[in-house]
Amino acid sequence: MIAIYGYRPVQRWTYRSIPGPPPRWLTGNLSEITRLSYAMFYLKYARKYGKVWKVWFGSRVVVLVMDPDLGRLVNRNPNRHAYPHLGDLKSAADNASFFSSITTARDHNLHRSLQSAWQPTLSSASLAGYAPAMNAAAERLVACLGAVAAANGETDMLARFFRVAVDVVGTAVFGVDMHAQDDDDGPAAKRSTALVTAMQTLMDIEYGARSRYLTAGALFPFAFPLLRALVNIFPDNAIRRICSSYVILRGTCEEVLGDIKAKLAAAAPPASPAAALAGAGPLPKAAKPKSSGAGSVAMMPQAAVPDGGDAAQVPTPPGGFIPHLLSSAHHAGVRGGALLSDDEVLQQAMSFLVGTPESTAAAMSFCVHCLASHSAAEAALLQEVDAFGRARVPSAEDLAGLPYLDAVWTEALRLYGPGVSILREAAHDQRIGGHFIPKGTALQTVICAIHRDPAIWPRAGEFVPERWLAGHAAEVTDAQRRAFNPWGDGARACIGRRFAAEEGRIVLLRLYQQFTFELLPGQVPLELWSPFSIKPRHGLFVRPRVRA
Ligand code: HEM
Repeated sequence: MIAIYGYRPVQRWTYRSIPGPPPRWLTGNLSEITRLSYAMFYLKYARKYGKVWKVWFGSRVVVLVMDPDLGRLVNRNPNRHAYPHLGDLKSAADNASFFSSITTARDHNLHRSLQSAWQPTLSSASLAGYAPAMNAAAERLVACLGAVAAANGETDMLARFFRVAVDVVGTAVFGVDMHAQDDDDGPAAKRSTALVTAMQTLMDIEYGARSRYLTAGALFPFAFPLLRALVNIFPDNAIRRICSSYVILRGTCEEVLGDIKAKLAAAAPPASPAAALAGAGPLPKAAKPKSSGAGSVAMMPQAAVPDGGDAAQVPTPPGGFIPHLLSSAHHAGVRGGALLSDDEVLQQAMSFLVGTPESTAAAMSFCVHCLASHSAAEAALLQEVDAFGRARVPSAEDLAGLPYLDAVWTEALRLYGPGVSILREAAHDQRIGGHFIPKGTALQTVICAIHRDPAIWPRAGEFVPERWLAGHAAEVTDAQRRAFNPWGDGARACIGRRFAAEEGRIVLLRLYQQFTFELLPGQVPLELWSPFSIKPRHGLFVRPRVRA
């Protein structure tokens, strides 16, 4: 039985028309995926098996789509496919709260309800208010780099950007100073270092599947109840580290939530919790979220996808995310339209804190890498920065007047977009690229392969920011624009895209007002790695040079 199970004859038969790298007995393609990291594995075979091919994550088949048009069919499925995850291995009670976060919610209606709760915080009106916090975090970075440059030292920009992004989430979103960039030995700095390490551990180990339990879960999904019991009795090192990191992350968010609730309780009867906390004037009454309607598990049209959330135009003041969530209600069909529970609010806060700095930091690092290795692009950017003003502090609106900076950001996202793929679960039986895909199949539109496909992009592997400049000879075509999808697509597309773009561009602008960067030996070509999102494998090591 074990021998037959390892060959998975039923699944092989079901997906027989779809090509792919030959699977090994029992482990499928898992060992090669783990060795290369999954984005690198996809890129290795991207053009060998055509537009639709399959891989075996242990006993699970995942169908990969390498074509933007076919990808749109995949992305219309409303739910994200979930791999075996720490959340799966935890007790039923913990599971319930783990899957209450916007990123992990499996129920379509719950997800839409949470999406509505997040949207105001990421609307244009709210984003404009975050620029001062982003500038402040950038100024701390400039000060740190000034000290490094004065000593002719070198530094890891990936690690620095990660800390910038943590500080931005702290001040812009939670309204607290995370002290992530403090480089003294004080208690605040120690706590922030513990938090940063915990966040990185969670992203690296959990998704890198270095725990034997997670690997076993991928090979024997039916054994989850047994694994769940074993994991608590005989945790391996990876599980121990994941759990202690989770405790630190949760503890930080619980503390923030507790402080905010105490301040709200102490405030005089507020016009709205967010306004009371931020000391702002009364906010307009929150827009009542639209009901998703009972039983609307059907596929969601792409038009309904938020692009960062302007559906509800009520601005959240800086630091107002949690107070806003505390006063947000679910859609009528979800949990009886009740207010979000404290635990749901906590899960959203944890999601924001753990999920967003990694990809934003990676995107900023890739921009620095591309500029440092392309002197013409760097010179063009410096010219734009100088015309803007070397000492001028940018607002969110100013960014619209910096097209080359935007082109650098966008082209770096094309070449090195941290989001590897768009994960979906087939909501019903369907055909993709002529292949039959049964309901429940894990599907992925592989963004990194589409973004580097020479059939779509001229000079696909080169960094050419000019292709994003309006009117330039190299300007992208409509088809190329449609193939560009670093934020995902469909109902579960990235809700923080504009937040990330604002932060990334403000920080880069502030850096290039003061510095250029020299890559240390070994940084070209950059080794990529994707335990979760794509990032430089060993960091990005540079020597900052103060501009004359
Ligand atoms: C450069 C930085 C970022 C990149 C490349 C990125 C990319 C992505 C991608 C590819 C997805 C999956 C989309 C899909 O399945 O269709 C995603 C989801 C998500 N992103 Fe981002 N993201 C970035 C930064 C951020 C930031 C700063 C935030 C927070 C404000 C954020 C919040 C989210 C959330 C909440 C989801 C899950 C959405 C859902 O399931 O409905 N992201 N992101």
